[in-house]
Amino acid sequence: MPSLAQFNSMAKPLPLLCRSLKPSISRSPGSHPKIPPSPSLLPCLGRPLRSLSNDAAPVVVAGNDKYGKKQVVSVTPQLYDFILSNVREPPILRELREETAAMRGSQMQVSPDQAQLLAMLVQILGAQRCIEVGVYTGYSSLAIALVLPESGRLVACERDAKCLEIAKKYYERAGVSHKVDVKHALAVDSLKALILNGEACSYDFAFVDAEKRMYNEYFELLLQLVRVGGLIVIDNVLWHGKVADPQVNDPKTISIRNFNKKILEDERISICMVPIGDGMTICRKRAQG
Ligand SMILES: C[S@@+](CC[C@H](N)C(=O)[O-])C[C@H]1O[C@@H](n2cnc3c(N)ncnc32)[C@H](O)[C@@H]1O
Repeated sequence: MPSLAQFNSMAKPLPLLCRSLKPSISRSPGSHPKIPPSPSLLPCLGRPLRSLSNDAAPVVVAGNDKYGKKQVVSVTPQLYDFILSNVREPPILRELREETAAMRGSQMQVSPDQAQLLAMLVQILGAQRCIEVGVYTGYSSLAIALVLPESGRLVACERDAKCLEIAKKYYERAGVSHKVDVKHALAVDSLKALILNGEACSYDFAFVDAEKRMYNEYFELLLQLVRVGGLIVIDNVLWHGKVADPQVNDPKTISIRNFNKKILEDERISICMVPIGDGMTICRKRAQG
């Protein structure tokens, strides 16, 4: 594991950094578990990037004239720690994160800054009706449920019963169980059932964080369920940076790459890709002209 100084010296030849930096972060006890600095967070915009400043400052300039000489911040371990130290994580979410940290698959959980963004979007929308696809132990769903009004409802879709037991325990402890409608089934089946139940165009917000090769199916079903002006947020759109590397062509990477291309061209939505965590794209459903 490189020290911060080593990390930054590695960071100087940025084309090399973009290809060689494997996720690795020093984790002090009690520090946040998810999303080490990823190559995906580095601005690999075409030609070489150059460091603007000294070793401690993670500011680089894109060397591609097409994008102008943009200053882009690369997320070093030090900067990521700073970002997380500026997250207001409710104690109950922290407890859930810490309980989950020892479990298999804990790296799947969204990071505290991602959860905060989801909660912020739900609040900005004034959302009443939400859907989550991929609950795991409930971190992101709890973050959403905590900010929903008392009359709000979150449909939480998950296929794994053991994970759901933990999620339900935390919904109880947080006093939000009455807002969460857990669907223990394959997510596609749960979403189709909502449509058959006449719930199309009735949801304000959806978050997608389950099987990567199913993203297109989830998206098409959710686009039916979300109202005009509602949001669909997709996680892992940068897929550890692999989407930007033409030499990586495993099925999940190809699937996410194709999905990103599809929604970029999809006139039914407005989109915004945000390099937070493993990358999230926020899609807003447009009125059909
Ligand atoms: C990345 S994790 C979700 C993490 C969660 N959003 C959080 O922040 O803690 C993905 C979850 O999706 C679930 N999953 C995968 N495929 C699914 C499917 N077809 N239907 C329902 N759940 C699925 C997995 O069991 C896993 O718990």
